[in-house]
Order: sequence, then structure tokens, then C-alpha cells
Amino acid sequence: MDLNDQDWQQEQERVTQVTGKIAHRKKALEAEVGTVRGDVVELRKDFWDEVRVNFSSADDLGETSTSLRQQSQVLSERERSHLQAFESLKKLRLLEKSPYFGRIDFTENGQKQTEQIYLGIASFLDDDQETFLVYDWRAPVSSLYYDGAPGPASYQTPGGEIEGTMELKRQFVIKDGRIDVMFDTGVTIGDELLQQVLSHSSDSQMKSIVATIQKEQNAVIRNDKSRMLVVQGAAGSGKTSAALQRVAYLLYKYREILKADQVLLFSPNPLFNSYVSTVLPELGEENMMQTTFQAYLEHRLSKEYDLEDVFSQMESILNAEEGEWLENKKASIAFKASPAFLNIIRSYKDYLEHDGMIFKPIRFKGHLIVSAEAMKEKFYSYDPAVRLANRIELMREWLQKELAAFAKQERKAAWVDDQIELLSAEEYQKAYTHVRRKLASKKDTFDDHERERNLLAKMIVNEWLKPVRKWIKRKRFVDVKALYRELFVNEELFARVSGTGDLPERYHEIGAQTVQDLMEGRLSYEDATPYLYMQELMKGFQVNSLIRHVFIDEVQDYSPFQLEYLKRLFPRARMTALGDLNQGIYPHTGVLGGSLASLQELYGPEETEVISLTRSYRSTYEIVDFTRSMMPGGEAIVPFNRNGEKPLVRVQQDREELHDRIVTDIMELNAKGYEHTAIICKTAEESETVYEALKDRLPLKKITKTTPSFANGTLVIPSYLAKGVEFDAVIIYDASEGEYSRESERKLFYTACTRAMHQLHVYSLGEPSRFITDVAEDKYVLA
Ligand SMILES: Nc1ncnc2c1ncn2[C@@H]1O[C@H](COP(=O)(O)OP(=O)(O)OP(=O)(O)O)[C@@H](O)[C@H]1O
Repeated sequence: MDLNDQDWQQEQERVTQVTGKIAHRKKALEAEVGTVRGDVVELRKDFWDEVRVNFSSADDLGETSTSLRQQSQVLSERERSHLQAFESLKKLRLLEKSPYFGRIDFTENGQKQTEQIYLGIASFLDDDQETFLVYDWRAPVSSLYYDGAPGPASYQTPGGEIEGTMELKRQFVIKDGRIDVMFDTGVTIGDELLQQVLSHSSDSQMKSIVATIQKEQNAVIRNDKSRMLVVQGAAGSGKTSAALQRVAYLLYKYREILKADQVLLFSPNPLFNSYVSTVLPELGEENMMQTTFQAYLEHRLSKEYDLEDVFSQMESILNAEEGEWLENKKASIAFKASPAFLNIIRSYKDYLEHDGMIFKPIRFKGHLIVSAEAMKEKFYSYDPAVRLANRIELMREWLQKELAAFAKQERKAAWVDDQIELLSAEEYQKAYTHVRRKLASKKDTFDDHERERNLLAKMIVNEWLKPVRKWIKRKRFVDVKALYRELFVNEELFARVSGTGDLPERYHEIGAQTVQDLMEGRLSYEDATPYLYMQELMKGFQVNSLIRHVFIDEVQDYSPFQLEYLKRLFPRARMTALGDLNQGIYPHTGVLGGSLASLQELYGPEETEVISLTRSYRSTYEIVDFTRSMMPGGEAIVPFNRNGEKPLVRVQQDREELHDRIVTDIMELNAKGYEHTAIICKTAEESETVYEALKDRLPLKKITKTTPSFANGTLVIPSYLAKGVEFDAVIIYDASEGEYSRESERKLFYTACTRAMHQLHVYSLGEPSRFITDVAEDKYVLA
């Protein structure tokens, strides 16, 4: 729809008027924030001066505590208003640059007046404090903008549905107070604006999509009924973008009860954490908490084990020659990630309630305090109706008492006298002061020799037994390692707990490797979660009840164990799981059974909702058309209508020539304005070689699994670390049949190619991979 000059003029006048008011309000608030901050600083400084401290009588004590309470109330009130003012200021600063991005004109049924609703990243009220000059994009009425088209329309409010007619839907791009772009739009939120947004260059930081959220994405963002929301979406369909907008939406809707530190995002790698970290601040919100599952495993297990991480696992598989080792490793991964193994561990726990527990004896200086047999006997003497984890808790209490009795006896031991003799003057003085202080309340003295010796002995024994006490407190007496090991050496036990009696494929080979790893203090990635899960079943689950929303990006890469684990870890949280089965790159990902809908089992179908996103926004039509042709069922992916060049497949016979071509290619891409380019290699090993070969010819940045963030430029990156991120141009270093021939690598290759926004250049040293040659020839250019 064409907009005339008058429309432009009127809208620009409004923008000028509103930004003027915003600037005015901002100035006033800046002054206020300064004063409040001053108050808070003063109050903090004088806190104790203002409080009358007097403990001489009960009345005085009461008065002092009232006074303390009042003073801290004043302080926290001022701090709260400082924080609020600061938050408002942050939003005003964002609004001043671009006060809004959308307008809808809506006439409610039964009303004569049409309301003009302008939408921005935060609300802004006129000086009367009643008229909304800008509505927050998350307000109920803003839904109209995302969901409705001109014509009959309705939106939900807490008080029910409001129906009416949308007369107009208009979009703006406003930069520094000037309208840059303005469209009136029809059914979808302006393909035109989306075209513009998507044709921009990529960046090392993700951008918010607030102005162009699509209807199906809006459904993800505003869903707040289900305990578990599963979003399955094609590569580039905006899963991550929608998830981050959703966080902002939840923080707005539940602002009285939900804070940013109660929302946690699980990312695929640390690089991704940094990539998405600017979206919420751009929307004027605090960032949510971010972590990776790997970081959690390390937190829990790395003190005890040398833990393999998921990237090392991937690297060793991708680099392995065909053969026994690879087959065994793949079988081990597939089995240990399977729902069958999850059930085995659960029924193993049931079995242990009656038989088979293994404990570690408690020893001190070669002396046996409690034997493993005595512990086992004690464990099975408890009422069998008591849950296993509770019985372990009872054991802990019992062992603490046993240790206390032992400690009492041990005070008489000769080694204690030796230790007393060895006390330096300084240590003795310290001990003396300590004991005196303790005895002061008992009106006792430290002067008779016998008593002195006893007290020092008690102190020494207590000190020496500290590690044992800690060991018991942490329930380390449960021999989790031996219990886990049993599953792989005791065939009879395995058959009993598996229910079917069948052994998994390559059980003995898997077992031998598992046992060797455990003995040598290593834990492979596939063992880490089952091991931890079993440990928690024994010792009780450590839970985090503060977190209220958990977001899992790339959920197809999680095993049923990991998901079950997360469910238990965050008992009070709702979950949003985002994934794409076509991008399941890890060897354990086949276990989700071909559909993310199988995630329904986690909380049950009644508590789960599944939303599909099929439109792909990241890449040009030509790139999506090429990449989707590699995947079975890929025709369901709908490319967004933004055209570009067809992917280029270039076959080189010689590595030197390949390198020369890549160097020229990157220089040409840079000259065209594509500054954020990635050379995607299959593995870290290949990345390293390519980086070394090209680093003197091009300004390159090498990305490894520990790289925390990246800037624009040309990166060399292993395929599996490119997950979730995007580049203007992608160069696949070597897509030859020699590199990508295993069917299991198809998804990895697809994931790498789908990182490209504008240009995809696929190089092949020799014959190209079947993943390319299977695609119809008219979908790419062969050079
Ligand atoms: N509604 C939208 N408006 C503007 N840009 C969008 C929209 N939806 C998605 N995009 C853009 O498309 C690109 C892909 O989005 P995003 O990374 O969120 O997709 P994804 O589904 O998580 O991708 P993948 O699974 O491939 O990592 C981003 O550049 C994002 O900004």
C-alpha cells in the first residue's frame, strides 16, 4: 500500500513529539537517579549512626531491634526506587532512539472511536499518566499486531476476549528520531520489512526480532499454559530468537514474581552463550542465566573423574578409522543414552533396595572403623519400606555416631600424644586460647595436666578426623563406582534388572571399556549422566527450586537421561525445549525416536504442547532449497522468499590450489561487504591444519571449544561448534566423499551448510560427497 507525503509528515511529527517527551522524561529521571543514588550511599554510610544500639535491658533490646528494622526498611525502599528508576532510565534511553516500530488502528465492537496503538520495546505514558503514547510489545493488545491482519480481529486479555476491527497495520524503522522506513502491511507482518531485516549482514551477536515476530513465533513467545513447551523447527526458523523473546515476555507478564535470575538457558556451547547474550539487554531486560550441560557435569563430576566432554567425544568419533574401536564406541553411546538403559538403572535401584548394595569401609590410619559388610548389614536391617535414598540418610546419621564413638576412644592413642608433643608454641597457644574460650562458659579451668592433655587430644583427633567426617557427610561411603561397574561385569545382574534378559549389542566390549575407564579414573561422556543419575537415585537428588523456567536449546542433542535429569534438577520449573531433528549431530541423538514429540513423555501429554516452525528465515531461498534437498522430508521446510545466488560447489584436485581458491574467494566476499565469514571444517583437527596453512595469507580467527566469544571477521571453526550461530558467507572446507561419506554425518553436513545467510560455497578436494551429488543439479552451480 502506498503511503503519501502527508502520512509521512504526520507520522514524523508524532515521532518528533514523542521522542521530545521521552528526552524530557529521561532528563528528569537522570537527575532523580542521581539524587536517589546519593541517598542510598548516604544511608549506607550512616546506617549504624541512625540506629540506637542498646542491649542493656529487654526493653532497650526491643527498641534497638525496632529501630534496626525501620532503618533497613528505609534503606531497602530507597534501593528499590533507585533500581526502578535505573530500569526506567535504561528503557527511556532505548526508546529515545527508536520509540516504536508498529502501529495498529483498532475499533472495538460497540465503540465509535478507533484507537491508534503504537508498539515499542516498552510502554511510554503521556504526562497525564493515562494515555499510552507507546504500548509495550508484550501488552495484551499488542498481540493484534503479530497475529491479526486488517479486518475483523480479536485479542485476549485477563478479563476475556476483546473483539473488533483492525483498520490499519503499519510498520516503521525509526533511527535516532527519524523515520527511515514505513510500510502499511497486509496479512503477514510485512514481508517487505522482513526482507530488509534479513538482507542485512550477520553479526557476532544475535539481534532481537521484536519488530517482525511472525504469527507462529508469537504463539511460542506467548504460550504460558503448558508445563512443557516443545518447539520443533527447521534450521533458521527462529527457534532461538523466539525463545529469547519469550524470556522477555515472561519477565514482563510475571514481573511481580519472576526475575531474570530465575530463568535458565541451556546452550549448546560457551560460544553460543556469548552470541545470544545481547538480545535481552537490547530489549531493556536483564539477561537470563546461561549455562551448558557440560558445565553442569563438570561441576558435579570433575573432582572425582577425568571427564570426557561432548566435543572430545565427537572429535574422536569423527577422526576414527572404521573398525572395532569405532563400532564399540558407537554401540556404547547408543546403549548408554537409550531409554532402555534409563529403565535398567531404575530397576537396578529397586533391586538394590533388597540386595546388592556396595559400601566403602571407613578407615582411619589403617584402622577399620566400620567395615563394608557391617554397613551392608545395617543398611538391610532398616525397614524395607523406607526408600533407598532415605535409608542412606539414616546410614549417614548412624556412621556419624560411630565416628564420634571412635573419636572418643582414639583420644587415648599413642599417636595423639606424639602430636601433642609436636605442637609448636604457636599452635599450642592457639589451642590453649581456643580451649579456654570453650571452657569459660563451663566455669572450668585449663590448669590440671590431665585435663589439658584430654582437651588437646580431643582437639587433635577432631582435626584429624575432619576429612572422614566430611566424607561421611557427603555420603561417599556408597560405592557408586563399584555399583555402576557391576552392571557391566555381572551379566546375571544385568539380565535380571534389564527385565528382558537380553544383553545389548557388544555388551562385553562395552563393559570392558567402561571398567577400564572407571579403574583409570576416567568417565566418558556417555557414562557421565547415567552415572550421575544413579548416584542421585542413591544419595537423593540435588535440586534447584529457585529456577522457574528452563530453556533447552538444541534439545535434539540431549539424551533421555539428560532430560530426565534436568526435570528432576528443577522441580519447580516450566520447560521450553527447542530443537530440530535434522540437526541431531551427536552419536547419541538417534534415541529421541524420530520425533521431538517423544519429549511428551517427560511431563506427559496433558502437560505438554508442541509447536512446529517450518519457515526458514536465515538463508536465502536458494540456500534453503539446496540444503533441504539433502534431508529426507526436507520438502516440509518452507524457504522465506529472499533471493540470492545459488550455492557454489567447487571441486579442486590439489590442496594447494584449494587453498589459493579459498583465499581469493574470501577476499572477493569481503570486497562484496560480507565481513562475517566462516570456513567450516569437519573437525577441530582439520580446523587446526587449515588455520596453520592459511593464517599468513588471511586475517583468520580460530575457534575452539573453549573460545568464549567471537567478533566479526573470518573464522575457522569445527562443524559441531558452529551450531546455533550464523554467518554472511559459509565456506565448507572439504566436502569430498572422503570426508563426508558416513550416513551418520549427513546431519552434521546439513547443520554446517545451514549456517549461511547469503552465500554458501562448498569446496571439495576430489569427488564431492553424496550429500551433494544426491541433490538435483539445478539447485547449485558446479565449478
Ligand atoms: N521473525 C523474524 N524476524 C526477523 N528475523 C528473524 C525472524 N525469525 C528468525 N529471524 C532470523 O533468522 C535467523 C535464524 O534465527 P534463529 O537462529 O533464531 O533460528 P533457529 O531456528 O534457532 O536456527 P538453528 O536451529 O538453525 O540454529 C536469525 O538471523 C534471526 O534473526
